[in-house]
Parts: sequence; structure tokens; C-alpha cells
Amino acid sequence: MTQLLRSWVDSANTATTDFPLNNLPYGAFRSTGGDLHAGVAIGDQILNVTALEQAGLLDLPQPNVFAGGTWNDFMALGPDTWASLRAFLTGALAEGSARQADLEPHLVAMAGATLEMPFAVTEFTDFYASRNHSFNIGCLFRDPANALPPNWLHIPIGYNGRASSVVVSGTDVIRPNGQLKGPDMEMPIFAACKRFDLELEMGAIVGTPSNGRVSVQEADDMIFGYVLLNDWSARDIQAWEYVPLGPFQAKATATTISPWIVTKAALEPFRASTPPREKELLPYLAEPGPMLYDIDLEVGLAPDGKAETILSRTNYDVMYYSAAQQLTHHTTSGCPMRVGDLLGSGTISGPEKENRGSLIELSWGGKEPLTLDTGETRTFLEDGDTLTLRGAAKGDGYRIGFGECAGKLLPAPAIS
Ligand SMILES: O=C(O)/C=C/C(=O)CC(=O)CC(=O)O
Ligand SMILES: [Ca+2]
Ligand SMILES: [Mg+2]
Repeated sequence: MTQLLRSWVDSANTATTDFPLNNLPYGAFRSTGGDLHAGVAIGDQILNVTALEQAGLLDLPQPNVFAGGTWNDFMALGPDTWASLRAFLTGALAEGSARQADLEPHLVAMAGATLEMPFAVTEFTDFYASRNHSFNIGCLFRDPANALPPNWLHIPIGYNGRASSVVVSGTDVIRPNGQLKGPDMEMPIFAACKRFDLELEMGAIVGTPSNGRVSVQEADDMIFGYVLLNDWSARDIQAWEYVPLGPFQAKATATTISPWIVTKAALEPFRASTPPREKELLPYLAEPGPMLYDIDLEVGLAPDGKAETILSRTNYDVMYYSAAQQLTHHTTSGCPMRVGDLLGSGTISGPEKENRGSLIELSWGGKEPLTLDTGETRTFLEDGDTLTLRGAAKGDGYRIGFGECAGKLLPAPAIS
């Protein structure tokens, strides 16, 4: 296991920071009202990468890669350029680097910056790949005797979502109105969602485009990095609309991502294998090596103005399919993948109740309310609740953190 790499940025040299020199995640930020800049997180600082490029300090194969303040154009330059920027930053930010004087003027305090979307989402696909989550949802929406669909152990199941609804952490989320029909109602009504939920997920970002089918190894090589992802879900809208084509408006309100892209390179020491196969996979889906990651995850809920309760803790390594397998399956049809495509892992639930990644599972369809540390109860989310996902891979004396993936729920628009 690698150890903490020391930086001349002192705040990066602690066991508690999300952003030691080992991490170097990529984001986008504004300092009070200013332009959008690309940046890399180091301790409690952001190194302004757009400014480094403008100052001629970066060796890139083309000009103005970071002029727009996001990472799409950089991703498009390919894995060799990804590796060389990371090598440059690792060396230049290391303790004792001769580059300190060049870089120091381009540091800004993270506390004074607004974090924005680190990349423009090209398309968004969401999967259904945690065995425990899929079993639980099958019990709650369908039949406990046949909870896991017959295709589930053979295909990474997914649906095409909406890139337009992906937002960065800190963006308020408005409770949706929609078409609802309870089992005892004769006609549906149009009303505010009453069962608004979260989904704890990881998002994988495609950095290399494809045209035609790719192998699992090629798919892994195409992934640039990972974010935390909350796929907000309207369970009552979902239950009525999903037959037969799957979720539509129930999952189109918002999907929140964490602000920092943690690169695959930073996660390399934490690779983990998918669990044993219950049915042999078709050869095109076989993994040549470990392609999940050991990342501890947690979900916190804070009612308006009150203290937070941790609702759930789990780990990304419980997933039955890796992002590489999902990406491979996505290309079997010939579907081209593009730079900036985002793949949701699917809700991450572990085996125990405290490992469940959604409220519909934690409250078992609303039948078993949770008691928060404040004393109040929840089945689903209430207006004013702030939901926060956190995640980190834990090394020897350091952590590779993602920053927070948070959103506050605001009331539904009035229906006229
Ligand atoms: O089983 C269903 O009908 C739908 C399940 C979901 O909620 C879909 C989804 O977003 C997948 C996931 O996040 O795991
Ligand atoms: Ca989802
Ligand atoms: Mg969504």
C-alpha cells in the first residue's frame, strides 16, 4: 500500500484531508463572481490550472485546453496526456519541488471559491447493479418470490437518463410534481411527489470515445475518473409510470454529482474485485482483473437547520458489475460512447439494513420509519432536508476523498 505523499501545501499533509498529493482530483471553480477556471484540489487549496496554462507552465499538445474552465477538452487529449499532467502536478506540488515559487501564486483557498460542474455531461446512463438493492426493489415493487429479474445475473441492466438534469453538489433540488396513482385510486392525479428519495451511487466518466464494441479491458482504459452521484428518485411517480419501459419522469428531476473528478490513476491502489459470479457470464463480460474500488461511502440527512444523521454506510466494492463491464455492455449494440458520458453505477446497497443506499429500502417502502438523531422520523424526504453523500478510499495515513455530494430539497411548484 502506498503512503501519504508530502506536499509543500501543508494542509495536504494530514490523514483527514480528502485531498492529499496522492489524490489530485479535477474540478471547476469561480472566485467571487469571476470566470470559470479549471482547478485541482490540494489540501484546503485549489491550484488554478487555467492560470497555469495561460502562464505557459503546462506542456500540452494544443493551446487553450482549459480556457473554458472544464475538463472535457483535456479528457479528449487521451491517456498519455492524462498521465503526463498528473506526473507534472505530482512533482511540482511535492515537498521540496523547485516549482513551488511558480505555482504558489496560482493557489486559491477552497473556502472562498464556488465549485461548479467539473465537466459538461454528454449523455447519462444509469445502471442497476447492486444485488442487494435490486433484490430489495424487486420485493418492494413486484414479487418477493421473484425479486431479481431473470436477466439480472447475465446483463448489466440500465436505462438512458437525462444529461440535462445532472447538477453539481450544492444545487437545490425542487420536489417534482407528477402523475400518481395509488393502488386504491380509480384515476391518477397530478400532484406533488410524496415519496421523494435518494440513491447512493458512483458515477464513472468516459474520457475516450468509442465506435463499435469494446472489450472490458478497453472499457476500463476509457474511464477517466469517478464522482459520487445521487440519483434523486420519485418513488410514487416511478411505481405508476415504469411499466413497461422503466423509469422516466421519476428520475429526470435531478442527479447530483460531487464537484471533484477523482481520477482512475488516484484510485489505482484501491482496486477490488467483483463478488463471485452466481451464473457464468458470457465471455464478452468477463473481467481480466479487479475493476471495482474499495471506497467507503456514507449518506447523511439533515432536516432544515438541524443536525445531520448518518442514514447508511456501505462500500462500492459490493457491486455485482463494474463500470468497465457496464461500459462494455453499453457498446455491444454499436452505440458510440463520447467524451463526457456519465455512467451511474446503480444504487449501492450492502447486505445489512444499515448498508442500504435509498430510503425506500431503509424504510421498507415507508412501512418502517427511521428515527433521526433529532428525534423526528422519516420514511421519505421532507422539504428542507439536505442530503449529503461522502466517500473515500482509505490508504495508509491518507484518504482519497471525493468532497461532498449535497443537495437541499425545496417544495414542489404550485399546481395551477
Ligand atoms: O426495478 C425497478 O423497477 C427500478 C429500479 C430503479 O429504481 C432503477 C434505478 O435507478 C437503478 C439503480 O439506481 O440501481
Ligand atoms: Ca439510479
Ligand atoms: Mg436522474
